[in-house]
This record gives sequence, structure tokens and C-alpha cells, in this order.
Amino acid sequence: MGLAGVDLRLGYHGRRVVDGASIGIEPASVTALVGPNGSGKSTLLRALARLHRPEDGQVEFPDGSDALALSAKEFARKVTLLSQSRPTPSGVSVRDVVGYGRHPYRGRWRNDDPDGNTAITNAMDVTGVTAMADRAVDELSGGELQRVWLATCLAQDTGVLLLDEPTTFLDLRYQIEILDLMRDLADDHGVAVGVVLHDLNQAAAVADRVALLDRGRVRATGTPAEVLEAAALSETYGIRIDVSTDSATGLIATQPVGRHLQRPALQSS
Ligand SMILES: Nc1ncnc2c1ncn2[C@@H]1O[C@H](COP(=O)(O)OP(=O)(O)OP(=O)(O)O)[C@@H](O)[C@H]1O
Repeated sequence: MGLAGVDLRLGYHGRRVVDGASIGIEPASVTALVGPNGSGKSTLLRALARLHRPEDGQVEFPDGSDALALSAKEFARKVTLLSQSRPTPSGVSVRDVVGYGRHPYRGRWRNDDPDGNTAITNAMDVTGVTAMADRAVDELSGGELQRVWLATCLAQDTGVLLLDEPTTFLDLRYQIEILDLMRDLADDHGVAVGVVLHDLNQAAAVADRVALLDRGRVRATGTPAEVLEAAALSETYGIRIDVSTDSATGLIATQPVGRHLQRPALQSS
């Protein structure tokens, strides 16, 4: 299961912010969306998740079927989005919030969802929130809450997982764990992962494919080595960005260059 946006035109109150963007979120693969603030990454991801209605263009599954034609429940069994801003419910336990992820499987009866408890337990386990299962979500730190929302998405058990800046608020350990988790989901479970990342080095490390957005258009798509290229990045972000390849790992490393790097102490080292 994957998902594609084809020639999407998206805007707010008549102002066009994404103009003819096409992007494929492939199964068993991680696709990273990168680009400057305001380039349209979140809007594009929200359109793929059907939370932003396109003015033009299609959202479709790999067989060409129209994702906009499914019922809300059918769509929610296939695609989920970890978005940047979700209102935090007050007085609701972590376990119950993670259980929200099961809504597409629940009907009128209690035992409509035989896989529910296992899905909830697994999702809490891999995101490291099991120990806080009985705490109220409005008492959690930003990073803890971020992991609970991720667990909610995982409990939804979809073939397409869209993540908008999932490492924001997280300490280094959980940033790395979430990148690891994305790879595991793609490699071991065939999930199509689409993720907005600001850290280009994280994008280079985790993604199979990168899409570089620039003022509402997809400027380049391809492997990290093809897309994370010094001239294109420097022009897109409006600062000098050096790019190198680690000879041992083959990983792309990007280094934005500012005056703070030109201090004598750094230059002599
Ligand atoms: N709810 C909204 N109403 C009006 N304009 C919006 C709204 N949300 C986003 N925009 C505008 O749409 C454009 C694209 O925003 P979007 O959030 O998609 O960019 P982004 O690349 O995700 O940015 P960032 O890196 O800052 O999160 C911006 O100019 C933004 O001001």
C-alpha cells in the first residue's frame, strides 16, 4: 500500500501555496519531505491525509483508485498522519488516547475489534510509553506527548504512515529511536512512510527518497545523494550549504555555513 499526490494545487483562502506538486509515498520505503519554512511541506502532507482539500489534482493509491472517494473510516484504515498540532484532551489516560487509533475498526459493539488490545499494547511498547499508560496526557512533557500521538498513529495499523516533523520536542535518544522505528516499519512491515524533516542529515540517513520543496513546488525528487546537492540546497534555503559524503558509510552530510563557523578557534582546528 502506498499513496501518491498528483499535480496537487493547494491553497488557503484563495492564496496558492502548493502549485502542481506530485509526490509518491512508496510501500516499504521512507520518503522524506524537506524544504524551507513555508515551502508547503505540511500542507502537502495534510492533502495526502485528506485534511486539506485540493483545488486541483488527485490523491490516489498505487492501483490508481481515488483516495478521496473512500469513506472516512475506510481511508483511516489505510492512511494515518502524525500532525504538528493536535489538541491535548484533558484528564484522558495515555492508554485511552492510544486507543483512539482504533476508531476505524470499532463499530457499535465492544468486541468489534478483536485485534485492538494487541495493537494498542504493541504501539505503546515500541514508542516507549507503556510505563506512563495510566497517566493523564495533559500532564506529560512535549516529547512524551509526541510519542503518545505516534503510538496512536501506530495503533491505527495503516499501510501508509505520514509524519510531520516527528522528532520535534524529542531528546536525542527518542529522535534516533523514531528514525529507527520508521526504517523498521518500512523494512519489516512494508509500510509506506512519508515524513517531513528539517534536519537534512537525518533525512539523508533515514530516507530512501527525498523530495525537496521550494516555494510550493517539488524542486527535486530522488535518492538523498541526487537531491541533497550543494548548489540546489544553497539556492533553496538562501544560505551556503556544503555537502560531503562520508567515505566509510557513504552517508550524505550537509553543513550550513554561517559566520559562527568562521571564528578563529574553529578555523585553526
Ligand atoms: N491555516 C492556514 N491559513 C492560511 N495560510 C496558511 C495556513 N497554514 C499554512 N499557511 C501558509 O501556507 C504556506 C505553506 O505552509 P506550510 O505549513 O505548508 O509550510 P511548511 O513547509 O510545512 O513550513 P514549516 O517548515 O514552517 O512548518 C505558508 O505560507 C503558510 O503561511
